[in-house]
Amino acid sequence: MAEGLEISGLSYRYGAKSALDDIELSVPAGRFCALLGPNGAGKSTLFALLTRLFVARNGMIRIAGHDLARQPRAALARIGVVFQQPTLDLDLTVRRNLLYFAALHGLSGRAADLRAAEVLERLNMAERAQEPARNLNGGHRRRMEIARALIHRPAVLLLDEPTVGLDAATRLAITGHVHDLADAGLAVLWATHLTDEVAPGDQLAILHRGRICAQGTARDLTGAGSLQDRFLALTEAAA
Ligand SMILES: Nc1ncnc2c1ncn2[C@@H]1O[C@H](COP(=O)(O)OP(=O)(O)OP(=O)(O)O)[C@@H](O)[C@H]1O
Repeated sequence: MAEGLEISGLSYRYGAKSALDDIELSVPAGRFCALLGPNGAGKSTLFALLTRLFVARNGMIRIAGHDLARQPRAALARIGVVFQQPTLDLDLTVRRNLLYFAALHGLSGRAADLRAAEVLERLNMAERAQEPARNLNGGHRRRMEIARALIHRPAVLLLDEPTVGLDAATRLAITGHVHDLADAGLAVLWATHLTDEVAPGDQLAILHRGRICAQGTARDLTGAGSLQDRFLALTEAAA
């Protein structure tokens, strides 16, 4: 588990309002974990805690074996993040956007160039490297953000509803790319409210009102019916 993500006993409140309650979740290296929750379930709060935008008073987060509270620099160095809102500089080329991020992680010169080319290749984006980001469609912009999140060779990749606003074919392509990254050894945590982005073999955690109300492989949690029915039953019954 040292290379993956471990969360235990994690809780968070906004004043009197509990947003996360005693979260236990482990994503080993090489696994794609879908964090499925309706709006307001607490997904963004969890991501804010994982990226240290907020600091939790209770619970433990370990990233690639590093305790986020005690070794924040080492832990954050091993995490790649794709936020819900795009954060690209549209006036810069794809390559420049990546090199800028590489510099933030201490990579420069030929090493940064090579790494930028490598991650773009991995996302099938190599031929777009010299184009301004503005020229890319929504799907390619997202792929570029995923490539950028890999620039410093993270062990854990977090994606917060990364397919918002994309059409069905593009969503499928992006989920496929990220499953490939998990197969290649990354621990992936993919937050979504869309059940069709979850594959039967994925690890799945269903978050509702700040609690994980079901956890296991998607196949096991779904049972005989559809995941959509199961998800609605779990989240509506408790609503
Ligand atoms: N700054 C805040 N102050 C008070 N309550 C908040 C604040 N931010 C979020 N909340 C509440 O905490 C709960 C969890 O919110 P959060 O944004 O983490 O959910 P989410 O699953 O990411 O939802 P969405 O998919 O809509 O972004 C919600 O009930 C929300 O209203």
